[in-house]
Amino acid sequence: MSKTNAFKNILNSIKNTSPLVHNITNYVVMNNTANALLAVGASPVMAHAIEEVEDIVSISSSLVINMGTLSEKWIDAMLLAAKKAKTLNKPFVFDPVGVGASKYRSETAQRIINEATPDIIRGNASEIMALAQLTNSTKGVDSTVSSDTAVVAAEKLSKELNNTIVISGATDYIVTGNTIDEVTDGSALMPKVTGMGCTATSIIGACIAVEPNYHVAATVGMQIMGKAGNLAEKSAEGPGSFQIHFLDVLHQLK
Ligand SMILES: Nc1ncnc2c1ncn2[C@@H]1O[C@H](COP(=O)(O)OP(=O)(O)OP(=O)(O)O)[C@@H](O)[C@H]1O
Ligand SMILES: Cc1ncsc1CCO
Ligand SMILES: [Mg+2]
Repeated sequence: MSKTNAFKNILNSIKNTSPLVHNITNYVVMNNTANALLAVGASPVMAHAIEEVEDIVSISSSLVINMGTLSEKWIDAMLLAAKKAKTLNKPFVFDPVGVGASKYRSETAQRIINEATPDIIRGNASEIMALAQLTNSTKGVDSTVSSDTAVVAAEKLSKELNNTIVISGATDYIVTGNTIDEVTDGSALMPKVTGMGCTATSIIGACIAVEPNYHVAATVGMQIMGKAGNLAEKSAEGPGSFQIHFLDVLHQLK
């Protein structure tokens, strides 16, 4: 399948089938993420209660776990959901927000990866380097280094975990073993809006719901983000209006 075909096919499949994407995500971005999933044509559900996560995984087409605002009960729910997804062969995408910034975040990310290996992990350069235990350049949730710096870490991780690693940044890298794809679209306003990375992870969640090839799904997910970012920037006056335009162009993407 050519790259243009993959983009069109995945976008059309999302719009035609409106896959249910289960998100266990952080308080900061819940609303942005749900709106982005709706705009692209998917159907979001945000559910983190331990009492229901297994049921929600069972009816969903994919699972997205984002550890942006952690606490003990949420970690239990994340592990339960991730294991259920593995048991049912549902694709599972992980966003290790701020891994490396605290011992708690690093231990939690390792636990999730050890107990239920994600099919795709998407993080910024600092996060991917911290996960690969190469260096710790994490300040908080934003990266302190450019995405190219983390390609070696992503290759190492991808080979260890036998999955796909996405490094976001001015250039996005999608890494599966020795296969590396790049996406250079996007906007410098994107890192000025909170949760664009979290949105990218959930859009990948929508793509993996309709496309079984992890690498292709992750690449198209980042292409969708990049194209929408390019178009939104044209009519944006700053981060505030960018956010609104981003949802509009996401909805109009063909
Ligand atoms: N300088 C840039 N130019 C173009 N696009 C960018 C730039 N920086 C980030 N992006 C895009 O913004 C999106 C989010 O990536 P980023 O690396 O900022 O995520 P993040 O740090 O995890 O964000 P957050 O934690 O706030 O969700 C990606 O789609 C990425 O391609
Ligand atoms: C700012 C912030 N803090 C925890 S999660 C989050 C959203 C972007 O990752
Ligand atoms: Mg992030």
